[in-house]
Parts: sequence; C-alpha cells; structure tokens
Amino acid sequence: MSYRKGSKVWVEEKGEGWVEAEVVEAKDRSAVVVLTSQRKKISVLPEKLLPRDTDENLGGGHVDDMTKLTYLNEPGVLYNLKRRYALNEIYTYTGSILIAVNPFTRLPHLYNEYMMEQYKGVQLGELSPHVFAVADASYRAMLNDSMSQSILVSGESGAGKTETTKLIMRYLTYVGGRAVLDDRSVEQQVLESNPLLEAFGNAKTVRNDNSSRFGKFVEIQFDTSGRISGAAIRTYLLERSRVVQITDPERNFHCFYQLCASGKDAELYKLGHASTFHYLNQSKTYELEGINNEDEYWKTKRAMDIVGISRSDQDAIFRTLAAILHLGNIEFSPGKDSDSSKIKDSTSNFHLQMTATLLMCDPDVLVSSLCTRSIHTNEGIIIKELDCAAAAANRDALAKTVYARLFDWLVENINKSIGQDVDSKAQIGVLDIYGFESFKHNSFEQFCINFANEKLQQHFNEHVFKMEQEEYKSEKINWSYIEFIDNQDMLDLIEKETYWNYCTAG
Ligand SMILES: Nc1ncnc2c1ncn2[C@@H]1O[C@H](COP(=O)(O)OP(=O)(O)OP(=O)(O)O)[C@@H](O)[C@H]1O
Repeated sequence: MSYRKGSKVWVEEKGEGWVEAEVVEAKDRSAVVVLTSQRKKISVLPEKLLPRDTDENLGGGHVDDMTKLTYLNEPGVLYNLKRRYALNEIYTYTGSILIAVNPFTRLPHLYNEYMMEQYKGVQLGELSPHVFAVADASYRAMLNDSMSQSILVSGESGAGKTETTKLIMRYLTYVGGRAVLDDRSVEQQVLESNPLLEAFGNAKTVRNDNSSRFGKFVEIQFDTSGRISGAAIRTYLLERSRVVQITDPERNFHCFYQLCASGKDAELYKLGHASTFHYLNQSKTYELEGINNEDEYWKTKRAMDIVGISRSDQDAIFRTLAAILHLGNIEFSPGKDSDSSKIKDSTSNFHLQMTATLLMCDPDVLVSSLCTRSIHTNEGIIIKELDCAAAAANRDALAKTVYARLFDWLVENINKSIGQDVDSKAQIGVLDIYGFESFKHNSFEQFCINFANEKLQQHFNEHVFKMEQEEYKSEKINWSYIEFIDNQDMLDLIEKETYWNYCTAG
C-alpha cells in the first residue's frame, strides 16, 4: 500500500504496541516519516505501517460490527474493542461471530429478564451485540430449520468462556422453559449442575481464581414445540495432573479445600487443615479472595441434593476425596533389597490405613500395589519391586485415576438425574473448551488441548474461508483469496496412526 502526506496510519512502537500516527513525509518507497499521537517523529518502512480508520469515518469512534471497519487489521480491531470497552460495551460482532471482552465486573443490567425479553425473536444485528442475540439466533434456527445447532465458546484462560456459556444456558432455559415447572425441572438442574462441576473441575490458576480445568459440551434437547425436554453434559480433558502437582499461587481442585474446611465432616475422615496434606501444601495458597471454603462445601452439598445425588452417594464422594488426600501423604523409604521400597514410618502407615479404610480395600493389597509392579509374561506373572521414586509415581497415578473416575462418575450421575430425551428432534450444543496453551514447560495435556483447538480452528477455516471462497469461485465472482495459515497437513500427520507408532518407538 502506498502512503501520502496526511495518511492516517498505525505504527508499532517498542514497548507500546500499535500507536496512532499520521504520515508527514512520504518522499520515496524506502521510508516514510510519521508523527505519532505522542508527537514523536519516526522514520519507518512503508510495509511496517497499517492504514487506520479515523474517528470520523467510524461515525463516533467505534463500530458494533468489525465488518464495518474500512481497514480490518489487528490495531483497528483492538482499538475498536478498546473504545467500546471504555463505554461498557463489552460485545462486538464480526459478522455472525460475537466477540466478548471480559468486563471483570458485574453488569447485572445486561443480563436481567428485561434484556432476555428484548432479544427474544429479534434478528441478529438488529439490537446491540449481545450473547443473548447469538443464543436466540441459534434457538430460532433450530426451530425454523428443524436442525441441531452448536455454539462454540473459545478464548484464552480467564477470557470469560464459562460465564458466557452460563449466560447462553440461562437464555436458552428462559426461552425454552417448560410451561409447568416441577420442583426439579430440567432447566434448573442443568443450571444447578454448574456449581457442582465447578467444585470438582475448577481450580485457582495464576490467571483465574475459578478456572475450568476441563472442557465441557452441554447439549440441550428440545421437543418439536421448542420446549426443553432433556439435557446432557459431556466433559473432556480433565487436568488430572493437578490432583498431585500444583505450584504457588495455584490451588488443587476446589472440592479438596471445601472438604478440609467442613468441620465435623472433615473430622469424620480424619482430615486437618489443607496445609497438612502434600497434594495441597505444594502451594501456600489455601484461601480465595471473597470465598469461604466451608460455605462453599455446603453449597456443593446443596447442589448435589438438587441434581439428585443421594446422601449415601454424597458420603462416598467425600470419602473418596479424603482417601486421595491421605494417599498423597504416604511416603516411601528404601526396602531390604536394592530397588525396593516400603512404607516410610508410622505417620505414613497411618495415612495408608486411612486410605485403605476409606477406599474399603485391604491395606496389604494397597501396599503391594504401590510398592510393586506385576508384569504379565508367557510364563506367568512376575512381581517386580519398585524403588521409592517409582512407588511415589505409582501412588500419584492411583490418585489421578481415582479422581478422574470420580469426576466421570459425577458427570454420569448428573446426566442420569437430568435425564436425556432420546426422542428429541433437535438440540443446541454449547462447547466451552480451553483455548490454546503454551507454558514454560508443556506436557501431554497441552498437546491434547492445542490439538483440539487446532481441529476447531480448522473447522472454522473450513466454513468461513474455504467454503465461502469455493462458492465465489463456482459463481465466478471476482474475489481475491484471503491468505490464512492452513495447518491441515500437521493435523493429518498427528492423526495418522504411523505418527504415534513413531512416537512410541522413538
Ligand atoms: N460477562 C461477564 N460479566 C462479569 N464478569 C465476567 C464476565 N465474564 C467473565 N467474568 C469474570 O471473569 C472471571 C473469569 O471468567 P471465566 O471463568 O468465565 O473464564 P474462562 O474463559 O472460562 O477461563 P478458564 O479457561 O480459565 O476456565 C469470572 O470469574 C468473572 O469474575
């Protein structure tokens, strides 16, 4: 693009990001002099600049749909969102996609019943951008076309995916609520399952005090008249490693702290303060700002009542959590033979006995399953002793597996209690899944999360770019191709079985 004196542009400044500027000198193609909004003169290559919409041609400084920007580039998009955010306009469209900027403050006027009523049956784009408008559009599309719909909520940790998902569910239960409500209606149970799933699947991370450490797909089923007739929750990729390993200032899953603070119930399972358990004291953060662990315990129990988990099952759930905490406190010392291990001391033995009692298993069997490994050969089973490190790894593997199974059991029971409508003709699925993750040290969990996101991105590309462009081509519309990074080759490679054979062999 060529620039003239007076052209409005964006220029990237070190440490500042994109800043507004105006071209003051454009003598030749090799360099342009711009004056930034901070009155700084910079000489830059023209290809380093991006054209900028002025407040006047945006008609007031911002637009409610990014497609109305003359120059749809990164700084233009960010600036538009910033301007709107400053006015508490947290939602903006990009065509039919809704961008939500986390307000980090309650905006109750945006989500009350009056607002839900406003968006009912209104064409997308007619009113200000809103998450209810997207939920309504999918509800109408489902009714009118008799076709199931899905809404994908994506973004990085703390972006507001779970809150957005809850708002979508609230709207759908509002428009699809049944005329006669029994005391435990499907919609109430779907909404009430949230605190329960959050207690067992959420944890404090550096970015978010209530971060979902699992992906969730909620299917809301409707009958032919558009009334909710059932629901199902499917969960993915629970971050199992968190059960046994945390770093300050993060926490383990909320339910452990709730149980430790539960008073009499904690005493029942011989639990003390969270700081006395290895799986919790690897981080010194036990409390959350504005949250009382004991109150949360009773909220979790109430949510269990609402979704229909019996008192005896509730006891079994908390017993299992207590067993995991005791299990984590079992330590090992070298055994008689080299490369063998035994329970370290009387404290560890106490925790071992507690674990066995709570899991209702034989303590001797538990010891041998921690300190030995059985290898199946053609000649029979060989028992191999394990050293202390291997026994500790075995203990952690057991804790992770028991927790993951408990979580799956919980989800299964929530689903049983809500009830699915097998005759449902159409449903709306809401997918709330982790965004891309890249840490200093990435594990297999990050690989799975990023692979899932890459697949979703590919699905999006397929629909937004590839199919649209194919249509223009077939209709011979003059259209210049949009360049985008197509990672299909990489996905194909990872999905091929030979890749995994190579990984295991390598
Ligand atoms: N629309 C909103 N209105 C008010 N507060 C919000 C809104 N969206 C998000 N928040 C605030 O931001 C916090 C983080 O949001 P949320 O848990 O939904 O993020 P997330 O994207 O699901 O994060 P993670 O991937 O870590 O689970 C919420 O606890 C809430 O305080």
